[in-house]
Amino acid sequence: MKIEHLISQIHKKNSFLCVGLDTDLDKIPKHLLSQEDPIFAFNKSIIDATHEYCVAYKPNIAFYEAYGLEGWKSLERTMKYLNEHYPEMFTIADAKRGDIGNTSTRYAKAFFETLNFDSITIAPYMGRDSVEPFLAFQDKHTILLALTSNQGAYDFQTQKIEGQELYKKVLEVSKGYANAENLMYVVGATKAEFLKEIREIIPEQFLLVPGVGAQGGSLQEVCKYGMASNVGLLVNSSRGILYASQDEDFADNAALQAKSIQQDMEAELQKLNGI
Ligand SMILES: O=c1ccn([C@@H]2O[C@H](COP(=O)(O)O)[C@@H](O)[C@H]2O)c(=O)[nH]1
Repeated sequence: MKIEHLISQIHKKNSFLCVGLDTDLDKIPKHLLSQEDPIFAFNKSIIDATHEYCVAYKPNIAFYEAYGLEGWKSLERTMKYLNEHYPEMFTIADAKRGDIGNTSTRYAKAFFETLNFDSITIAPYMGRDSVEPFLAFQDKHTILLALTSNQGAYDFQTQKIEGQELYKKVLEVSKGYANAENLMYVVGATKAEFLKEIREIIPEQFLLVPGVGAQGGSLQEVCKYGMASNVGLLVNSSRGILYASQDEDFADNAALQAKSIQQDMEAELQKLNGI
């Protein structure tokens, strides 16, 4: 998907919400467990209920790999369903991959071609030759982990090397990679106060921002410091939407949660547009 298409969807829907599909058989409503593919049945209901309030879906691959071959089939069915019924949706494989170039190319083929995701999250630790194979795919997007939402982010990401924090080095250095226009970055909503300085390095690049909802990050703070003239934000919520109810009314409650976030986003977009 071209970035212009994503931006036009954001303005059309007044939303930059990404719904995280972190589907956990221990948390989905019990009545779905008798279905042939309970993970897909849950995802389909969530997608049908929330699609009007969001512009992206982000399956976290761990939740599918945890169930082996059956989990992978559920992921394939979910992607096929999204591509056939909601082709306008931006899709993110939250896989956090990255390896020597030869191997990264295979990961890129798996997620961009076989599963037809629009984007994938990548750990930057192995450097340029581990990231550029993903960037070589046209109209596909590589989302580098910059400053993550968890507490452990302070172990390495905020430590200084030669006077500069590691996450800033990731931003600066990756700007020089081949096809860097295909880069986006992960910045946790729990680190909103860092976004002002991040925007000085990457003023317009899109950010995937997880950590509102269950992790306690503030949408308003993220927008205050991180919104760019092209919006430049995809804010994710997974558990806060998926498990708003664990009863038969789960999809309706997921829709209510997604709608509530979308309405807050609409108010933020009105500020951007000076309304
Ligand atoms: O820094 C990061 C990077 C990725 N994530 C992922 O996002 C979702 C968040 O789920 P919630 O239930 O809304 O907390 C999940 O898939 C994480 O693995 C992140 O949280 N922080």
